[in-house]
Amino acid sequence: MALISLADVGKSFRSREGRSWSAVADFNLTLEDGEFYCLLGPSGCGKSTILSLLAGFTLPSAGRLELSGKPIKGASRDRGVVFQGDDSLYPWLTAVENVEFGLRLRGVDRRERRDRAMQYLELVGLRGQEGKHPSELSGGMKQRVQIARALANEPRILLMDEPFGALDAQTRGAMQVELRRIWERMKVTVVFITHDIDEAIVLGTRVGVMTAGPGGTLKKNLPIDIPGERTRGDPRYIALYEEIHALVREEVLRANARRAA
Ligand SMILES: Nc1ncnc2c1ncn2[C@@H]1O[C@H](COP(=O)(O)OP(=O)(O)OP(=O)(O)O)[C@@H](O)[C@H]1O
Repeated sequence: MALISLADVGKSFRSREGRSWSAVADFNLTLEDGEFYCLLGPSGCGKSTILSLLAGFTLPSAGRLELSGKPIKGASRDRGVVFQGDDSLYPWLTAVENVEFGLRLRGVDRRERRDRAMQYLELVGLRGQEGKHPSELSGGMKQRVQIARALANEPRILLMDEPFGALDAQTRGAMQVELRRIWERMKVTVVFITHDIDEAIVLGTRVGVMTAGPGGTLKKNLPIDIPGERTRGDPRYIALYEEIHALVREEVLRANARRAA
């Protein structure tokens, strides 16, 4: 059985004037345990909406959305979410207190939650920084705290919405290597939204490209069948890059044409 299955999933919103607005339509996808699935598409096509549906923050207006064969009815600890930027960290808590937060809510005792939080901070390379507040950490460090916090709840699925979008190129590259390493070690399933084709090919086991919105849907899935570390000069990398670039470009042009019409 698939870990996640979306069958003809649609999500519409209602505008203030009462008009219905389709964010995602007829979206079909199955994800197996252990995949690293990257979702690409033009701005506004509905990528974040898909992530939000998977997180259970919002419910579909049409179709079926299931986790291990059961409908997703709300948020749950089996799905950890990492957003772009650092807005979701509590500024008054230290790094380790931020990571512990979910464990504290669940009543995990003080000692165990500190041990577990430290273990995940170590995993993301932040040992020694645990006593710092978010304002004392760099952008990359704050993203690491977010990842550690999500992992501390031991989710089956990590949902990531452009988590490295705000980072400089060098930090971003380092974070990608780190995330791949964590994914290999933790055997967690990842759904990763990005605008960056390179990032998708370097990280993913499969890449999905969406059509332009409104009512974006899945246009094509491409397996990234490159074992080991992926180098940009590899002919397989180049061929995939060109194929995905052409698919995305077609949709960006379509989106621009719709906007101009
Ligand atoms: N809560 C909401 N209420 C009304 N409309 C919404 C809501 N959330 C998203 N939308 C609309 O749904 C469409 C898809 O938005 P979404 O954020 O999922 O796209 P995206 O592909 O993630 O965009 P970007 O790449 O720019 O972040 C957009 O037109 C957006 O305005």
